[in-house]
Amino acid sequence: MLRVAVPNKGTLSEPATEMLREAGYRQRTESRDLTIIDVANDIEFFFLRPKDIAIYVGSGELDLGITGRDLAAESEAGVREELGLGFGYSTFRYAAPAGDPWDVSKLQGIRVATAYPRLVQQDLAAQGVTAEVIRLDGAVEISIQLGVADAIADVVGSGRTLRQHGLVAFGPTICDSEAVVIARADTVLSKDSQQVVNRLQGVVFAQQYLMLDYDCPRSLLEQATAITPGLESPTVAPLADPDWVAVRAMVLRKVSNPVMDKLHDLGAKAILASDIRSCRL
Ligand SMILES: Nc1ncnc2c1ncn2[C@@H]1O[C@H](COP(=O)(O)OP(=O)(O)OP(=O)(O)O)[C@@H](O)[C@H]1O
Ligand SMILES: O=P(O)(O)OC[C@H]1O[C@H](OP(=O)(O)OP(=O)(O)O)[C@H](O)[C@@H]1O
Ligand SMILES: [Mg+2]
Repeated sequence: MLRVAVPNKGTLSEPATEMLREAGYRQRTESRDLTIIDVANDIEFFFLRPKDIAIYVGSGELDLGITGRDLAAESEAGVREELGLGFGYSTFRYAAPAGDPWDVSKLQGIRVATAYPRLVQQDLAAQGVTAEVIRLDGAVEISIQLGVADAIADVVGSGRTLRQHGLVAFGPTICDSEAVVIARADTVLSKDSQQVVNRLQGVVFAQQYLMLDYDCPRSLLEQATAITPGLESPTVAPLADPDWVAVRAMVLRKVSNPVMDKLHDLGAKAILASDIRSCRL
């Protein structure tokens, strides 16, 4: 039976569970449950702290896990990223009180609080800076105000928490993160593990793409398919009127409106966008 780790709390927990459900896997209904067996798919899911997941997967106890890229890097647990899941986007940044012009060299000799001490030590070393890294578990943004640090390195999502505490981010991004599927670095994925990754990939693609259908004068087909090249190549079907064709192509959801505008301006008609539930490419 395959053993898969899912975040039990925090930002990634709900979307990870939702995505697994969408991929056809049984998930817990009781938030205190730590395991659940999906008999139909022969998988046991373990609901663990997101920070610990890379440790279980890196040690080989569990086959796959969903966690944050930043947490996986911090764990130094010997895991490999199999798939980005398209949620839990964040950056990991240095930040300090607004007003002063900060840069990384100014961290020399001062106190930097963080819940990700290894990432920070590594980054400081790479930048040739020596600072005192203060390890905290969370709510790091308040630590300067409370006098235990002079600067911080923390996860930034919307940036609201930094602003609320009068802090500004500075320096290059230490880590660009999103939720990822991880496996042990030194092993080849089993067929069963690969199937889980493929199913999740299908859901990620389905969330990122729309299916676009439109009718187009045959004379404009080349220009229209240049606007919607699809993944491989668009489907083109004849219509009853020999001067017109029907075109079907996948387009990235985030550009679908400008793409539809361009098709409309070109002379395409009956332009329809529909959701894709899941897919295998
Ligand atoms: N505000 C946010 N926006 C986007 N991603 C976030 C945000 N906060 C945390 N994350 C991401 O979620 C992952 C886990 O962080 P999270 O804060 O959920 O767990 P935790 O700090 O271990 O748990 P908790 O906050 O419950 O103590 C990390 O990869 C992090 O980058
Ligand atoms: O940029 P924002 O959208 O404001 O989000 C960033 C905040 O969210 C996370 O905190 P979380 O809620 O996980 O609490 P924690 O600090 O206790 O982990 C992160 O550690 C930041 O504090
Ligand atoms: Mg947190």
